[in-house]
Parts: sequence; C-alpha cells; structure tokens
Amino acid sequence: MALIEVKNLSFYYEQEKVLNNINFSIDTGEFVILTGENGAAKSTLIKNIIGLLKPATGEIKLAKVNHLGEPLSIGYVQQDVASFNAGFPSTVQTFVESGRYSKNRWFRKLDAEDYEHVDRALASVGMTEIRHKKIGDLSGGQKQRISLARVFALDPDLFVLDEPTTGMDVGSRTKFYKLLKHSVKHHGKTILMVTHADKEIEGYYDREIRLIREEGSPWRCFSMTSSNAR
Ligand SMILES: Nc1ncnc2c1ncn2[C@@H]1O[C@H](COP(=O)(O)OP(=O)(O)OP(=O)(O)O)[C@@H](O)[C@H]1O
Repeated sequence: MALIEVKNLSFYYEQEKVLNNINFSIDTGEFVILTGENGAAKSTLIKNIIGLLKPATGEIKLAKVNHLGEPLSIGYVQQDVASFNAGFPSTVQTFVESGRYSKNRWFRKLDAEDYEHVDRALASVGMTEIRHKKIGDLSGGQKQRISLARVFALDPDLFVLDEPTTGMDVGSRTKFYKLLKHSVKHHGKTILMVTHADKEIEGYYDREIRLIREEGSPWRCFSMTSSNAR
C-alpha cells in the first residue's frame, strides 16, 4: 500500500484556487522531490499532506503504520526556519533532544539510545561543535541545520522537508543529499522534499513531482506530472 495517497485534491486561499485536481501516490522507501516555479503552491500542498491545511475537495490518505507495523511517524521541517525567535532560550543540544521527546513520551528521561540519536543527528549536519550555543545566537543557516538535526533525532518513517537546504553551502548540501539517500536505501525511510535545486540533486532522488500551471485557466490552477529521475 502507498504511504501517501493524494486523490483529486483542490485547495483555495479565500476565493483563489491554488491547487487543482492533484493526484499522486508515494510508496515506502521512495525519495521524491516536489518542484515547481515560485508560488506554484508546493508549501501549500505539503501543509495539506501533513494536516496543517484542509483540502477543499479530494482526499489524502496516509498509512497508519510503517513497514514494521508500528504507528507511522512523520518529521516535518517547514520553510524558512531561519526566522526562529532570536530570544529562544534553549541550547542547540536541548533543542535537538526535544526531537527525542516527541518520539517517546514527554517527561520520560532520555536514555543512552536517545543520546546516540542526538549525537548522530548533530554530527550529520556538522553541528556537534556548537551544541552548547544558544539558539538565539545562531545564523540562519545554522538554525536550518539544527531543525534538520531535530528531525533526524526523531528518526521518523516519513521526512517532509520544505526547502531544507536554504542557507547551506554546496558542500553541506551534497553531504545532506547523500545522507537522505542513505536513509532511504538502508533504513527504509521515505522522503518528500520541496526543492528548487532539481539539477543539483540529480542522482540522489528517485522521482520528481512537478506542479505546473494549466494554460488558459481562469484560475491559478496547477496540476502534477511525475517523471522517473533515473
Ligand atoms: N496564507 C495564505 N493566504 C493567502 N494566500 C497564500 C497564503 N499562503 C500562500 N498563499 C499564496 O498561495 C500561492 C502558493 O503559495 P506557496 O507558498 O504554497 O507556494 P510555493 O510553491 O511553496 O512557493 P515558493 O517556491 O516561492 O516557496 C502563492 O500565490 C501565495 O502567495
């Protein structure tokens, strides 16, 4: 069964239709990129999928369990996390640890396995050295990375990432794509990632879903095509 199934989805902001009759499905273990020009409603589609917005018509089905029969966990990194509150009192370490709390239960003490996940997550985005820094003192790119680290610490089945490499240099971006591909191939993860870097990420992802404008439509309608990247 598909992990995500989107059927005949349409969405409006006020009277304005921004998504029209979107249909696709994503299977467990796929690395899918979601592309389209600025304003094509990629973030809007993502927010519908994770339940932050409600479709006007159509439906979205998410698998209830992962391939091991455990409740499906989803890790979401929203666009523009660089605008975090500069006064946020937490350190990088405690912020990333909070990813483990959402995995388990609040008020449970973290154990050695949790800390292993946190250490690995910090290392995966090159943030180990600054783990004791205050969030408010970080640059936009660093905030982006620790948001990713928190999601990696959560270790979800499904990663939903909205332009996650904003503010990263090219070396970090390549490392990050490799890490995502590894998570898919070796740990059975599924990834849906909004990106404008479709050329740069070639060779890492499995499939592209592209939102395109419908010619001659009175609405600002977009529909979807998908192509095999490999
Ligand atoms: N809360 C909102 N209220 C009204 N209109 C909105 C709202 N959020 C987004 N829009 C509009 O909906 C359209 C789609 O926006 P969205 O952010 O989903 O596009 P996007 O493809 O993610 O864009 P980008 O690539 O620039 O990030 C745009 O025209 C945007 O201005």
